[in-house]
Amino acid sequence: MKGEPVIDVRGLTKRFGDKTVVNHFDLKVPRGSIYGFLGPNGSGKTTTIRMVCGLLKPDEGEGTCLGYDVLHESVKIKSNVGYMTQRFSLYEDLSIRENLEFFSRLYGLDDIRRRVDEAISSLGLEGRARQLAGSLSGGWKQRLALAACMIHEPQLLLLDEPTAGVDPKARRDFWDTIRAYAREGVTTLVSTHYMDEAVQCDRIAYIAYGKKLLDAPTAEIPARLGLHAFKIDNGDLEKLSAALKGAPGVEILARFGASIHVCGKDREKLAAAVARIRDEPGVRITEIEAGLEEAFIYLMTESDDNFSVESAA
Ligand SMILES: Nc1ncnc2c1ncn2[C@@H]1O[C@H](COP(=O)(O)OP(=O)(O)OP(=O)(O)O)[C@@H](O)[C@H]1O
Repeated sequence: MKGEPVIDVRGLTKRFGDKTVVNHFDLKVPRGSIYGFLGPNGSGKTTTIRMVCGLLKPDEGEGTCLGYDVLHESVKIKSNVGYMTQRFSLYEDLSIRENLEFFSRLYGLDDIRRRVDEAISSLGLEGRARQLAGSLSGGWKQRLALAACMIHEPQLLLLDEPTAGVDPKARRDFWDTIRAYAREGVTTLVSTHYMDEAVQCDRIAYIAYGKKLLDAPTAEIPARLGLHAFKIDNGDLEKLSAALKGAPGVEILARFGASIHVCGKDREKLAAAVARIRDEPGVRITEIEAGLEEAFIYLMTESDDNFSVESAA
């Protein structure tokens, strides 16, 4: 098993009625990596994750998760992964300790006292174990939920928008925990809409309308997208933004502190758009290399929500 991908699936396809929501999806996730899964709402991320962890049977495709066959060994997969969704809920009227004990029993574990004590101490919640889960802040609830998903010490974590609605500081704390698990060799596949989470991933797969459009090491994504970028500072940024917005070649326009970045794949058109504002008072224009932030803004804004009424029409 060592050296083999933890997830290795090919051609995964799922249809609901006459709608193909995941279309011949391939994915190889190396052991110990943190793999980001990005895509617009409704693009098929949850459906893919559910097929990988054995909760949903694919209509087509094959492969393994943790070495188990995704078509025939779903029970083994389910009991060996940690799966957490945005909607994963703790029992608010049970204490922190009682919640962890409950999930330990659900997994049929032995040595419950040791596991729960360890989980509480790794969360740093020793003095608060008797506190009701419902009284925790949103960020702490997510961290407790993650600890509950990890109580059976799985080697693979599947996280489906785990920090939706959680503030940036709490997201960072949550990610410190994910990184700590990765150092211990735990593999993570995480779907997200947040850029600050995407940049923490070793690799990113991007899906739209059920099809994988990009799969690359995170650092290589700007180059893979072939984006060009210009930075504009000084001058009246509000007026300059209005002049550049929607101009041919300007595919994204984003404010970065006291400057505007404009990006697009067609350098000539982009340069021509930028040239039109060159004579505005005080303006300074610099061609820059498109970075990860520009790349993620591009990915996250390029397609509408998938399968929305308008995009389906
Ligand atoms: N059980 C189901 N029956 C019918 N359609 C479904 C079912 N589950 C999902 N879908 C549809 O499949 C499409 C993909 O949904 P999915 O939840 O996988 O997307 P997603 O990328 O996870 O979206 P989000 O980012 O909003 O969570 C959507 O159009 C959704 O409405």
